[in-house]
Amino acid sequence: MELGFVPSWILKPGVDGLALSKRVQGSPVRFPNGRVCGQTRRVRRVVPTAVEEGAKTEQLPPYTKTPSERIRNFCIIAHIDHGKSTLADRLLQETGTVSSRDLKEQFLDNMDLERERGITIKLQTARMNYTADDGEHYSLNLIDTPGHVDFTYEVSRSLMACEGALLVVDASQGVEAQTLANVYLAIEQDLEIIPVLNKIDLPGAEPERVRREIEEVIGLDCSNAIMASAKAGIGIPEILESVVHNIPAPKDNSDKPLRALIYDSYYDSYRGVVTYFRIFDGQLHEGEKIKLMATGKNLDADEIGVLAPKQVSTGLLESGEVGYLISGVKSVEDAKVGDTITIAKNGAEEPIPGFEEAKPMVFAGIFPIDAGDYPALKDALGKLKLNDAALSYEVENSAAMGFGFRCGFLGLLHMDVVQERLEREYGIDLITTAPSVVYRVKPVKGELMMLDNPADLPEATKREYIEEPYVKLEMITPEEFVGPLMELAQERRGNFLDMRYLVLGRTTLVYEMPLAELVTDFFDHLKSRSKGYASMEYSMIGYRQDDLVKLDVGVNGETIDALACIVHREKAYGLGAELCKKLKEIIPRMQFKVPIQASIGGKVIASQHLSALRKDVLAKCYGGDISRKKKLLKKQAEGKKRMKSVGKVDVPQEAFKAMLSVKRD
Ligand SMILES: Nc1nc2c(ncn2[C@@H]2O[C@H](COP(=O)(O)OP(=O)(O)OP(=O)(O)O)[C@@H](O)[C@H]2O)c(=O)[nH]1
Repeated sequence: MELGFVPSWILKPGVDGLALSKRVQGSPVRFPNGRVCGQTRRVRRVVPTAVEEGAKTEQLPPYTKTPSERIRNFCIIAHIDHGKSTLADRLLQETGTVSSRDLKEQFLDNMDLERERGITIKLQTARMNYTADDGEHYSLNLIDTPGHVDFTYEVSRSLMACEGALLVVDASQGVEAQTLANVYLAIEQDLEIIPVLNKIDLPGAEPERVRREIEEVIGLDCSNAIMASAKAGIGIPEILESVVHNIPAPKDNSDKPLRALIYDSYYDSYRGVVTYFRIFDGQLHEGEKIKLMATGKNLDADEIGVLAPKQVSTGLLESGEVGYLISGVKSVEDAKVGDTITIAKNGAEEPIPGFEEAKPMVFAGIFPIDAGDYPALKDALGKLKLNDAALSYEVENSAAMGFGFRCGFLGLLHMDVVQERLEREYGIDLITTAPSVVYRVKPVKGELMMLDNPADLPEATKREYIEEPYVKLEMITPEEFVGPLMELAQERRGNFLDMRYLVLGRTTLVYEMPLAELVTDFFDHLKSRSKGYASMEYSMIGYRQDDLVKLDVGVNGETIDALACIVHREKAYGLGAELCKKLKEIIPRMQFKVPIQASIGGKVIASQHLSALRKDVLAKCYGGDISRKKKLLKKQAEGKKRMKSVGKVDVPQEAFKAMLSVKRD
């Protein structure tokens, strides 16, 4: 074994992970920590930070494969909690990409909110250098995919950037709804799928049965499935070898004009928008003039490089590679996921197919509690939008609530995240109205219109019909909860489509259902009626006409437009009565009598009364304990903080969400 030293001229300090500033001729070298670097045609390699000047190296045999033959682009598909992040960490550790010391708990999920909620929202990519058993040195790009139904489009774009996927299934749980949805997306993209049965260290693991289940349900050959435990470090080398041998290398299309797919982008306040992309054809040089084909924007490729996993500039990226680009874009809206990057002059003629604008599915009004916070809210939404192309907002002027914004979200999780960030990061107290889907309404005069705010629905005499969005819903549940879940689906106007038995005593139920019934509290009910064991997934299937009406709510004689909702006529009476009852519990009593009424087209269908009360919070505080009095007054003030004054009545935030929690059967 020949030993050499790292010459000082190949090290360029100043970036995390030192980049080679000159090309290294001849064979690759291995550093004492196992990492390999060396010349590969024109692409510069990266030396890890741990390597110091003068460190001893081992001379390796020359490469026999071309650069693109040594690339593997893959992702991990898994249901929530089946161990995707733990496995990703293990792979990073095993390949020495991130040292155990640096390996913060779950490197790939690094947004605060994600960590708290234990879900992946933003994508991350990590490049790993790996010397396989065949002696070749590979670049393995692990592209993370978001794990929630709200982000299906992002999932499909990141899958498109890959040639293969690890399908991670918890061997003690089996296939779940989300596993199915994402694996079908991967099959559609023609990805090579490697089944990994995770958590085999658990006493309840039944890898053989789960293997059969994957074969039967998904139709995937599992004879080579890898038995693994991401937690205990079992099967990790086998996974890496399988990635190298089973996932195809990207096609070498270096001779064609540049086409690169943007699969993720985020806003950095210092460097502007950073886009992550995968090159399908041609190559991209730093400094080149480029064009985004969907938006038609011309830009300069100011900096390009690899994600190792921190960004390391390389000056050039070629066909098959994955990397990042900084190009002076100020908002992610100008560098959308799914767009194609090409060269500004004589670039590709056809973009990579499949680009879609992110379409908000769920809308809600967001109003500042204090009207004076309106400019701050506008500013905060603008800032969030820089980093979130899917978020839409426009000014809404509500008679009851004053000025605020009508915001569009991909789904309920997306809505919660935005609301929480506005409150937490920007310190604005908000009232959010109940979420609504987008209806299609045909007015008597005029064209079909899209309607995302129930308050804007034309009167019954001025409209011909209303159509609402429908989804196909797939639930997977242990058999004992089939009854309660079928009941739940029926209550929510679901039409039964199919039922299949899986292994481990589980069943899959398929329904079609109005999206409006799902975006309320369906998921919470699914979880509570199945003791947390059921999972669900849905996809849009189109619009259907139904007998829908607007339910108006009035408090103290004033109609509160922000409480209006569109519901099925048959359910309107029951819902109206429940809603009034609920609002009676939520709205604090005033010094006068307050009527609460629900109506359809001006006809009252349910009502309740709040009796008058003079609320003296200090009444029970006899004696002269001043600190106790202060405490009670403070508590009362805090209670008031999240209320909106409508006429003479204070309406608390919960009232606007009351529709979500009323009994809907
Ligand atoms: N016993 C055991 N536990 C594991 C294994 N892999 C992961 N876990 C645990 O399972 C839980 C979920 O793992 P994660 O890696 O966060 O799951 P995930 O799929 O990334 O979840 P999302 O980010 O929500 O999609 C954690 O508590 C892990 O410690 C394993 O092989 N064996």
